[in-house]
Amino acid sequence: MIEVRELTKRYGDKTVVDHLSFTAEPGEVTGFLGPNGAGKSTTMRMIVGLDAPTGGSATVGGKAYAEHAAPLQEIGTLLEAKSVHPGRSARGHLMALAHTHGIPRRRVDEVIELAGLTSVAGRRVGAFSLGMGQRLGIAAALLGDPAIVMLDEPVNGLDPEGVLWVRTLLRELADDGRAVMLSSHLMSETAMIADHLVIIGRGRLLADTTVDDFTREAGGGGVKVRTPDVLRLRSLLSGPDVSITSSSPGELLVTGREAREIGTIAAEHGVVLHELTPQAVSLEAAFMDLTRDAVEYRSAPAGTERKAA
Ligand SMILES: Nc1ncnc2c1ncn2[C@@H]1O[C@H](COP(=O)(O)OP(=O)(O)OP(=O)(O)O)[C@@H](O)[C@H]1O
Repeated sequence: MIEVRELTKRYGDKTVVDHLSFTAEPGEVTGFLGPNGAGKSTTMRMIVGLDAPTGGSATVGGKAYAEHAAPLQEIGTLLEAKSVHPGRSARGHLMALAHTHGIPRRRVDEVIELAGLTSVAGRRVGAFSLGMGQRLGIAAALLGDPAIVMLDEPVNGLDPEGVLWVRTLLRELADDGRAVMLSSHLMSETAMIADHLVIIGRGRLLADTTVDDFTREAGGGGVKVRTPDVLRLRSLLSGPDVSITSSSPGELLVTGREAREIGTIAAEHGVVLHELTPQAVSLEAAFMDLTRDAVEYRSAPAGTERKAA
């Protein structure tokens, strides 16, 4: 488990992490979300002792990172600023790490295979694509078979197959009982991976919730339905907690009923559906709503970046 209590970091007179408290529990994937500059990397760096907190504490498995005799076996991390010697092969890099941490050689081959790097394990890391570098970083994080895995933007630079691989891998790691934490600034991507969400803005906690609750509150279960029989479907779906609006002919936005329920009712009454789409996009909108006041950089109308007031 990762436990963060009242964690605070100041650089000069700027507070970048502000009395932040949350936990990342075993058996769960915790999505750590926030806009650019929210303080995610700084928090993660403090968790593994790379930055010293100005106040508060962070523990992994009940102790400060530095107090662990074999930290790589306790927590595996992928942080953005990783230093890999470009002249070394992927296998050479992992071997060196394993050697200095008393990890057996066969574990290196295991993580190479797990990360899908077998065919390029002998290649110089300097020639790796961004995606291959991410896979190598994840392989290194798993080297010590840690109880806790913490990854900063792990899907950055990965192609769709790579994103799916990360998603499946993190799910498996959590299902095995590990505490998994990943940072991202992409709400919809994170919602597909995580169980638990910790959302921050300007270093402060904005929400500590589950993906299910966030989704329910964000979308209210909105489902877009297209049918040639709008009037009939409307009357079949109506009910006390159901709201149905129509933005164009043949199209309804239904809240208060799930897609599965709508599909079943339509089928039972022989109503043809041309589309049945849960409105996942509202997740991103809810995230932007929540973090609006906490965005440090946003596009000005002319497209130039400026500091928000
Ligand atoms: N060493 C430092 N000195 C001064 N300010 C810093 C330092 N490191 C980070 N910051 C500032 O702290 C704030 C938080 O940065 P951090 O990298 O933790 O955010 P983040 O949420 O990880 O952002 P991103 O999604 O862009 O990676 C930023 O305003 C950044 O400029």
